[in-house]
Amino acid sequence: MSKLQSPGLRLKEALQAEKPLQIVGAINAYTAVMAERTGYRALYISGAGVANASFGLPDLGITTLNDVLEDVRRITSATELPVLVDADTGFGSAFNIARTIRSMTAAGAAGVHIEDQVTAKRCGHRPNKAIVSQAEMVFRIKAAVDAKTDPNFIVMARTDALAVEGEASAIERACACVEAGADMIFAEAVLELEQYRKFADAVKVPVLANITEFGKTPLFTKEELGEAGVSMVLYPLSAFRAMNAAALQVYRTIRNEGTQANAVAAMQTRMELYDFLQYFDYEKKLDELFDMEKEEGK
Ligand SMILES: C[C@](O)(C(=O)O)[C@H](CC(=O)O)C(=O)O
Ligand SMILES: [Mg+2]
Repeated sequence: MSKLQSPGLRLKEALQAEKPLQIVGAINAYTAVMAERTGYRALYISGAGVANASFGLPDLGITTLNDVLEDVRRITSATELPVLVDADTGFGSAFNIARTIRSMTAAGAAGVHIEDQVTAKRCGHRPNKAIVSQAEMVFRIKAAVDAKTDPNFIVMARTDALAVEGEASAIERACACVEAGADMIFAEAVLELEQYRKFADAVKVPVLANITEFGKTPLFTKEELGEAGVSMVLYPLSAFRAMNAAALQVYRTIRNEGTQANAVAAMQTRMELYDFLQYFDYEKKLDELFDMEKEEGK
């Protein structure tokens, strides 16, 4: 897969190559490098992740388009993999959504998902979510699709309606979004495998299952999800949650014990870090350039 190809097309190719396609969240450029080297075919930039990790804020629609774009540029610069980006509610009305699509494309994203929550959104797995009307959601999707500058850029419609209005309404919304041009569907906070099957059969476009931890959806396996008709399995914050627990442990150890000695075993070594970053190739290049200078200076 060449980076010269459209990122949207690369995501579509990944979907062909792996069924269901596992998509992992990368909280920053370095974890994107590690995920790529581990063999994943697609990455995710989580809205919660940008808010939590980059700004120390909760996932309540506080971050802006530019906040997310900054992370998208950093991550797409560091990886060859196609990146799906969480665009929350699209960051405004029709013209703002158009700007979101154009800016995300320019930043190298393969696609975005836009959801039907109200602007003052919440995490999809928390209570008291509120959603806009189906007509308003269809309007969001139409605005997004109309703004595509790359026909392969992916507009994924996320519906949070299951928890608010129930299964029939959520499936109806998903179908209306596909009718409006959505390329894929993100069914949020699904409770049973059978519900994924119903979504997949009804929408006839690829369906994503969000297998986030400590949420409403059980930790279904990719085999179970594949059998239920799911095309993409998302692990948005798994590595981030583990990194946070590890960091906290290290901070506590150093504070309590006056040395990090007991925490070193849990750390990635300098050599492992350098290996992922191809540090030695860079160093060799620098040596070559430096030698050239010495030659020229003779
Ligand atoms: C997928 C999600 O939108 C995200 O921002 O990563 C979140 C994940 C989470 O809070 O666990 C969501 O499901 O709303
Ligand atoms: Mg989100």
